[in-house]
Amino acid sequence: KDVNSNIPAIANYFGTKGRYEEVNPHLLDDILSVNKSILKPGCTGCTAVHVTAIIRHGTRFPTSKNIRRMQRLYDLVLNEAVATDTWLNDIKTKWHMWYTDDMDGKLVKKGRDDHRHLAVRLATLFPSLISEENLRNGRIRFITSSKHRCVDSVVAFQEGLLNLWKVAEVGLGHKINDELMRFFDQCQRFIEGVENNKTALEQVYLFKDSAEMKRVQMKMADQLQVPYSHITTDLVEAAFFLCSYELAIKSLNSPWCNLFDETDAQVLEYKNDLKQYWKRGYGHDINRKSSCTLFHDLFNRLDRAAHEIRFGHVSEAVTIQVGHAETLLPLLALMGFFRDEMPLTADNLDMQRGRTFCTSRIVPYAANLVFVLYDCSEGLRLQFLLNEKPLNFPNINHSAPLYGTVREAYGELLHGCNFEKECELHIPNHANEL
Ligand SMILES: O=P(O)(O)O[C@@H]1[C@@H](OP(=O)(O)O)[C@H](OP(=O)(O)O)[C@H](O)[C@H](OP(=O)(O)O)[C@H]1OP(=O)(O)O
Repeated sequence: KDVNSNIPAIANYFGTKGRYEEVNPHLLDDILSVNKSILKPGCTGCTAVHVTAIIRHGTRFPTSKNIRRMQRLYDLVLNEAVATDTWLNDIKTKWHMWYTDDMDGKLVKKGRDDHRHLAVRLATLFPSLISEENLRNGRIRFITSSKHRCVDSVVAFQEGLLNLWKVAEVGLGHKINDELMRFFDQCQRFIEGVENNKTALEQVYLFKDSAEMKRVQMKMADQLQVPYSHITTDLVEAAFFLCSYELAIKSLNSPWCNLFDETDAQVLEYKNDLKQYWKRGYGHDINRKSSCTLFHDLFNRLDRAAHEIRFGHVSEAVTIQVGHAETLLPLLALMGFFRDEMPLTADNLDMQRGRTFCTSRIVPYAANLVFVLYDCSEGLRLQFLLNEKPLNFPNINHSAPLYGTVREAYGELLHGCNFEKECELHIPNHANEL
């Protein structure tokens, strides 16, 4: 059966609820395929000596907040919608609400597979580092956020490696470290200024009220033949989530997807990007700065490897760190990736159609940032891969620049970016001073 036949036409617009396969469609044909040619740093005599991978957990159930919204939508469709189309009749007669409150963001089977398969692909890309020998010698470290979906992902990643090498007996451990992987929970300035401050997400609320959103709401009400006032933006989003979750969890092209065409999906994608931009991205400075500890942790490890390689042995060959979209996005923003010239605002969807800050491309489930340190004849080099594809560091025109060049580019952050200082509370006058 054609693997693409079950994919809704709007699957590329699901933002943080998107599948990894939409970002790397070749995996639909072969989930273990890797392209080793991306690793050539374009220089002579290079050996990879250290890899750090910062990975989002795999596919998960919706959070209970969104499950409740889906239930409300389902009840409305059952009780009020008039089914003139087959798909709507299918929702009313064949589909049933199978999501329950207790699923609350837990990792699903597909999510475990995401990590098992990623582990195998990374081991194929870096066989000398992600190796059975290094695993046995404790040269591969695993760190995770305390959330069940992250812990379960790290365990699945380890299972992937153990199955690959057909090893049964190695008891693998992991360290839970929320200071590193859930820094946003510990940054008071972020919590008070953004998380608990509705004005910080003003652009998201304004967009919910925009003409673009209204059009999607009215179209949905027309399709269901219910009064316009009954279709809130929350319910529109619930339907969009249903379409995305049925694909991500069950690989289904759900009847719920019929409620949206590509233009609608672009509107809802922008709504999600606005949330991510103002809560985790460039919208407020503290979003990025809250990741200072993770940034320093990464460079400390690279520095240590750079130092040790002079004596011929890197003690920590590989570090696998598992966290959330809100772990990866602030770090990417701190490091200057995906910065658009103009901020994302409620009134500039049209201008932002070509934006680089597009979470459907950046942080699907199992999204990963991989930093590879190479020992080359002309010195140490660092390559960055996002979702297994090379990405140049901002303003550095080389796919694997000298490590010293990268350190220089981030000099200001390396000498500053102090979590305690950035995150201590002082009440700003305006949200945009955050
Ligand atoms: O799915 P949602 O809208 O409930 O948002 C999730 C958050 O729930 P909340 O909004 O705080 O109730 C959720 O927060 P909690 O872990 O429940 O505190 C996560 O931040 C989640 O990100 P990820 O999937 O773990 O990478 C968030 O998902 P994304 O915004 O990354 O899709």
